[in-house]
Amino acid sequence: MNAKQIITALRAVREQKPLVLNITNYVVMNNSANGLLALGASPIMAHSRGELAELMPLVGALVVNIGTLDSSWIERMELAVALANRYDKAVVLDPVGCGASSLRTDTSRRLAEQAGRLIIRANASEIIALAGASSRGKGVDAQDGSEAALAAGRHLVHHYHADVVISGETDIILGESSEIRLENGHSMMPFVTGMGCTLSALTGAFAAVGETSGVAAAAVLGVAGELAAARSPGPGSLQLNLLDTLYQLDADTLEQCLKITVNRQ
Ligand SMILES: Nc1ncnc2c1ncn2[C@@H]1O[C@H](COP(=O)(O)OP(=O)(O)OP(=O)(O)O)[C@@H](O)[C@H]1O
Ligand SMILES: Cc1ncsc1CCO
Ligand SMILES: [Mg+2]
Repeated sequence: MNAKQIITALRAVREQKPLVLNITNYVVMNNSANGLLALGASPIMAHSRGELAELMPLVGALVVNIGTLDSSWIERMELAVALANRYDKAVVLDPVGCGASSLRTDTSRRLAEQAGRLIIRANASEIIALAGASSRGKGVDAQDGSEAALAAGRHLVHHYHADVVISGETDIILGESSEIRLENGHSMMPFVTGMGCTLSALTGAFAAVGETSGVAAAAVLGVAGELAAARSPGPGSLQLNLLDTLYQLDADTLEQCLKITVNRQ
């Protein structure tokens, strides 16, 4: 994955405007839907047993985010993943707070086991916990750096046959034989709730146009976040400016700002 391929993928999202089905948490539904719209994709938030079977054939990808989990959500998530498998749709799993409670850890592992075409997007502490090691996460917030989650991330790639995005100050994106680092983003971004959830939603939009590595979404959100933060005095305006920046982001700016290192292709 290089800058040109990322730009091509962004163009594909804007042209195709893929429909992305999100089962996500109450905190971020609005941010995630707006993030997808600003990118150029088309969000639908749905979790009713009565409509998932009808919707799944129509969507480009499924995003499952366990942020505000309970038993009825778990049942819908399992149904949605089964349907995604039936229709050969990619599933982006955001295991929010994995490690904070056994409900979150066990559910994340079950969903990851179940999904056929899987991309896992999580912060370092969640990645470490999902892989079975003890992490230092505090609720939904990471306390570990991305490099500390590298071995865990590699384990997830092989165990679940997944692409894995470890997000944070450095985003590390792992595939079967690839390792890519992105140094974009801004230290103000973790002060806005659901930046990672937005990243997972955008990952779904890119997967829907065939970019299933997770790299393009992390690149676009990192660059847009960095540019937006530069003109935001605090997290409130950052949240709004991020949407404007995503909407306006052009190929030249993306290429100029991108800080990507491909360690293994
Ligand atoms: N310290 C940082 N410096 C630069 N960029 C950052 C930093 N922390 C996060 N980011 C940016 O924010 C994005 C979201 O990642 P983060 O790891 O914060 O998600 P998260 O912990 O899952 O968040 P949430 O659970 O609130 O959705 C990253 O891909 C990166 O672009
Ligand atoms: C704060 C919070 N709690 C559950 S989900 C969520 C949004 C960020 O992941
Ligand atoms: Mg998160």
